[in-house]
Amino acid sequence: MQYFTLNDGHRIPALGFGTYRLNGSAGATAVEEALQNGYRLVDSAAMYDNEGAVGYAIRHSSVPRDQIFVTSKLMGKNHSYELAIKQIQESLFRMGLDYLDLFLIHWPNPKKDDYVEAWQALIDAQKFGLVRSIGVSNFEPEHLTKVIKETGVTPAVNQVELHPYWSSKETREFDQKHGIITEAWSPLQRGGEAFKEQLVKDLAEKYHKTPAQIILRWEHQLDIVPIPKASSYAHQSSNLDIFDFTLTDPEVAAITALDRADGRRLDPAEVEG
Ligand SMILES: NC(=O)C1=CN([C@@H]2O[C@H](COP(=O)(O)OP(=O)(O)OC[C@H]3O[C@@H](n4cnc5c(N)ncnc54)[C@H](OP(=O)(O)O)[C@@H]3O)[C@@H](O)[C@H]2O)C=CC1
Ligand SMILES: O=C(O)C(=O)[C@@H](O)[C@H](O)C(=O)CO
Repeated sequence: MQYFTLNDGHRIPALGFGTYRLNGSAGATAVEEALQNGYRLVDSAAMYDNEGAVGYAIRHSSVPRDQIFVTSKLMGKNHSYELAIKQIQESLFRMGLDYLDLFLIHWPNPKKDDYVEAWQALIDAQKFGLVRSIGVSNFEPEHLTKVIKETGVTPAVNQVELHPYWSSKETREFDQKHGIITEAWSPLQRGGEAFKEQLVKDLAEKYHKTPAQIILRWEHQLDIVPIPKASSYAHQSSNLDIFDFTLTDPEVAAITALDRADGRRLDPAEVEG
């Protein structure tokens, strides 16, 4: 596994495993298999109702805890300082872990406008040793600017929607300029239309790879950390196999040009999550 270094000095795996809709014992099995397959980053959230299953898989894995980068996220209803600290304690308890590697504010909920208070709680949770690194998710440049200006602490990670139809250019560039690692959620556009793009199919044929591998490699070459979810062992393992080929710069630019004005599924200005 390759790694990037975060702005707080910790390391993050260059590719992770998404767990949305992996619940209960089947979810735990999928996470255990992903760890066996070689994944070292597991992305969960209180909203997914699977912190128990994810924690179980991590605790029962033959991979040592200190080699696994575990993420969870704060729910929108818990943005007040006190509720945020309580949720982090509860997330740790459900997972059966002593610390999390990364904890994110899941959505900014800008209409409620309480994300700076939530961010202050994450800053303190890091000081208390509950979490190693702290970051945000679905934050646009205006939200990032506000938390940085009001607390002086820059998030280590911003996890956003990012795939060939929505390359999050403005946010990616802001993140890069401020030393924030961008993670891509729905990096495979949930196995949707992007797989059928002629460009993606042609590149898959050229490099003897699958459309999913071409898209994940494109994200890797943009210095993004994709976190694909896959319930099947076959998809899990092929999604990891992207480190033995390189797209040319024009090929990277051509995939980036598939971006569409209506390519985004969820707008952070509207979602209350
Ligand atoms: N911060 C946020 O707001 C959000 C975070 N996330 C995080 O990002 C993760 C990934 O995003 P997600 O929305 O799940 O979507 P993904 O883009 O990861 O796509 C997952 C879908 O693609 C299929 N798939 C996976 N690999 C392949 C492959 N090689 N070939 C064909 N199909 C494949 C999976 O099928 P199968 O399972 O059958 O293998 C599944 O249906 C989530 O699980 C979650 O952890 C997601 C959304 C929002
Ligand atoms: O999966 C997540 O992290 C979410 O934030 C959800 O909103 C999810 O992606 C979803 O699709 C809800 O429709």
